[in-house]
Amino acid sequence: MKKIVVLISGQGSTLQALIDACAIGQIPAQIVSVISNKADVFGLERAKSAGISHRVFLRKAFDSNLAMDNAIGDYIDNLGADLIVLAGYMKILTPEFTQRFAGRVVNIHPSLLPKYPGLNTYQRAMEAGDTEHGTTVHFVNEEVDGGAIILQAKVPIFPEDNISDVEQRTREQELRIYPLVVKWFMEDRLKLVGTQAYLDGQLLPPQGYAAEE
Ligand SMILES: Nc1nc2c(c(=O)[nH]1)N[C@@H](CN(C=O)c1ccc(C(=O)N[C@@H](CCC(=O)O)C(=O)O)cc1)CN2
Ligand SMILES: NCC(=O)N[C@@H]1O[C@H](COP(=O)([O-])[O-])[C@@H](O)[C@H]1O
Repeated sequence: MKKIVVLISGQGSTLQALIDACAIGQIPAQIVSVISNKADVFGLERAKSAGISHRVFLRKAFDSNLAMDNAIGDYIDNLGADLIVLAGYMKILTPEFTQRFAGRVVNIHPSLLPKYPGLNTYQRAMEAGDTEHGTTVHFVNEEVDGGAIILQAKVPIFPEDNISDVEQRTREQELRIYPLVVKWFMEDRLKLVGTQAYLDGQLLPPQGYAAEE
C-alpha cells in the first residue's frame, strides 16, 4: 500500500479529513506518520487517536533550517513515503528539501493562487473588497505558494461576511478537494513533469483541473 506522511503545525482538521478518507478507502494509501514543527498541537492528538506514528521537529533543536529539513527528509526516506502532504504546515521548506522530494510534496493554500500567496489571506481578501475567495492545492517547490496548481475551489464572499465566515466556507471546500487530489496521486493519475502538473497525461491549465461544465 502506498505511504503518506503529513506535515502539520496546528489543529489538524485537514489531517483529520485525510485520516478519514484513508480509513474509508477513498484514498488507497496509509498515513505512516504525522510530523509537526510545533509541540502540543491538537493535530498530534488526532494522530494519536488514529494510532498513527508522529514526531515533532522543533526548529530550536537544529542549527539551521537546512539541518531541520534534512532531519525531516531522512525520517521521511526511512519511512519510504510516496507523498508528503503539507496540511497547515507553517514553515517555509528549504530549496534543498523541495528539490529532494520534487513532485512528491503538495500543499493546500487558503486563496485562489496566484492571488494572495503567504499569510493572512482572508484578511487581505476582505480588505480588498473581493467578492470571491477560495483555496488551492498545488505542488510545492522553492517558490512559496508558487508550485504548479492542481485544483482550486471557489467560494463567494457576501457583504455581511466576517473573516471567520469566509474561512469556514473555504475550509469546507478544502476538506473536500484535498482528499481528492491525494487520491489522484495515489492512483498514479497526477504527476509533476518539470514544473507542470499533469492529470491522466493531460497538462493541467494554470488554474488547475477544471471539471467539465
Ligand atoms: N518551499 C516552500 N515551503 C512551503 C510552501 C511552499 O509552497 N514552498 N508552502 C507553505 C505553506 N504556506 C502557505 O500555504 C506558508 C506557510 C508559512 C509561511 C511563512 O511565512 N511562515 C513563516 C513563519 C510563520 C509562523 O511560524 O507562524 C516562516 O517560515 O518564516 C508562508 C506560507 C509551507 N512551506
Ligand atoms: N499557508 C498555509 C495555510 O495557511 N494553510 C492553511 O492552514 C489551515 C490548516 O488548518 P488545520 O491545521 O486545521 O488543518 C488550512 O486552512 C490551510 O489552508
